[in-house]
Amino acid sequence: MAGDGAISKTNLKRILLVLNCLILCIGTTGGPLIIRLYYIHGGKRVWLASWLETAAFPVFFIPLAISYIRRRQSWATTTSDGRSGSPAPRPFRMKPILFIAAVLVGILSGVDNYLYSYGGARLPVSTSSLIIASQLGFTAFFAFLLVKLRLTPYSINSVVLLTLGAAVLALHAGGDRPEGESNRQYILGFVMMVLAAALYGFILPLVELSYNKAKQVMTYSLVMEYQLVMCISATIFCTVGMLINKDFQAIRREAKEFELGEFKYYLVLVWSGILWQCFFLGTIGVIFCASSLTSGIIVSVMLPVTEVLSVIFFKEKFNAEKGVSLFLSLWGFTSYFYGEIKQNKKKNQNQNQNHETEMNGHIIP
Ligand SMILES: Nc1ncnc2[nH]cnc12
Repeated sequence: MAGDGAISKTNLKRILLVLNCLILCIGTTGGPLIIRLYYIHGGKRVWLASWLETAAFPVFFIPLAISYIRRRQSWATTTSDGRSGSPAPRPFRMKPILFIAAVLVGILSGVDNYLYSYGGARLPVSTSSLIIASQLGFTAFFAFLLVKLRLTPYSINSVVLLTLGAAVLALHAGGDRPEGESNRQYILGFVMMVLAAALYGFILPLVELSYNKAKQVMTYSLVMEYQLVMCISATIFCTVGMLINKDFQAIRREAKEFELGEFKYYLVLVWSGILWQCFFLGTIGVIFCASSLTSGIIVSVMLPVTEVLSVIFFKEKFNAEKGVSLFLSLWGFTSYFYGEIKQNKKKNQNQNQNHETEMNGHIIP
């Protein structure tokens, strides 16, 4: 019976992992495509697009409520057995220090969402996705500074390749400039997208740093709480931007003028909120069930998919520079992940060896 329980627990974790992978795949390709759809057909509100990235945060209340109910049930069972005299579990367990960290990271995310949405308004999706590919390089760099990530020849190689990939695009900037857009607007969009990749590359290790300094055991539900607070503060930040820019008043007018019709305008807004939430929910889900490496792999693997879909749906040009940039990015990813896998293997081997030495020490005194 115990064995059955163990099997079903492993299966449950596998099912959860597959589910989160699917959610992440949908979010990482769907998010950039739907927001481009908004811009192409007459949407102009950058603050609104930024707001939509995190505005569907109430989604997080569903897994949090399930987790709370389960904790309460388990507490009620142990209490009625007389096995535990612990106080009833609280719906939110975050300590103040972690809460403050989540608020600060949320504000930075709000800034990042604005940079990303600004770039997305000016650039074709195929170009912006390739620029965002450089994010992995920035993450490695900032993780080295903030959480003392060890840089290996593989990760350094990948940083160089990913930077080169973005540089190839920059050299020929404007080659795929959308009709009616000035060169200045295009370049500004390009710079904003690079800044978004850099800032997001800074935010990820910052989140890891706050987990490390939390003085709390990070469980899945605690990570969800962190994400919830982060998304709420990013949404508040973007709401202020929308209020100052009078975006709320503009929504009805924009809906009336939207090329695909009013109903589809609101449909695009609702779906972008859902798809971006899939991106965030999938990312943390995969990190919890597997690792941040796996979540990075999925995002990278989906890059060519986004490229193909943007060429099919939006008839974007796929020129030689994009081909070279995509090749360099994929090479960079492969180098990075190969290095990571090799390092993890070595770590596991060392751990096993240490374990065996300890065991032998006990058996043969
Ligand atoms: N705001 C954002 N949303 C999605 N992906 C990103 N990459 C960098 N910034 C991003």
